[in-house]
Amino acid sequence: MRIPLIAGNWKMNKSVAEARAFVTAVQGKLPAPDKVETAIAAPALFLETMLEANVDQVLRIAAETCYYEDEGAYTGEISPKALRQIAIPYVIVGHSERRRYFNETDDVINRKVHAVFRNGMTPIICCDETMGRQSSGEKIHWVVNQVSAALKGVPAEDAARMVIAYEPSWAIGSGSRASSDQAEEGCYLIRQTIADIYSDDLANGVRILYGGSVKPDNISGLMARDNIDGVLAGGSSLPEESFIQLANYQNL
Ligand SMILES: O=C[C@H](O)COP(=O)(O)O
Repeated sequence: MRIPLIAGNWKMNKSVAEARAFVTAVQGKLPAPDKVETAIAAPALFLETMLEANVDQVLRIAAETCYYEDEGAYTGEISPKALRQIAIPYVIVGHSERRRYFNETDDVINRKVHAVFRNGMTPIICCDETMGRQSSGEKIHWVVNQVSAALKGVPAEDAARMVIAYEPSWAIGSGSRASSDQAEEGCYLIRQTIADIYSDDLANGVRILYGGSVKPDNISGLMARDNIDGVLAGGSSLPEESFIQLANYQNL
């Protein structure tokens, strides 16, 4: 059984004080993690404060990115080893904003995936699809290529615990989300790609999220689909009331 994962990605928003207040406010208001798992990926600067405030430990505190080396002369980078030392369970890898603004290539993303696994954490691997590619009908190959490249050399025992997020970049922050049919099609395609690389059994156990303008008023239709196991929400994960609603989507 795939436990749903409702994840937020704060990007470069909030202050340390606001991050602490958010975690304090959601205590006791999120579902039990064996029913619906919840996570917030936040800037590295906030993580220890959030971990301290997370008294009931229901919310998973995640990182938005990390580097692919564990340590060394890499000024400004975030060490996956240091994330592991503070017990961060999930790291987002390959978000479309990292690809676009920080020139992360498929090769860099693949190295980061290996680094996250090497340090015992779970990557949330994002794959993308642009509006241009969507209208020219190229999206299928694009998503397949990104997933395949990210997983190069990843053994099945690691791949079995990964999370993948399907995030068409035309739907991110635009207010125009993919329809539940489009989101299901993308997530289905990713599952087939994982099955081709590994096996049907492995693919059936992997959680695949949809991201792009997910809100409390559209999450139910997405979560009803067979291949969508959760969401990666940006803007609507920032206010605590909205994140609590997303997390409790089964009661909306
Ligand atoms: O990682 C999250 C995605 O970029 C979605 O962001 P959004 O919900 O603000 O569209």
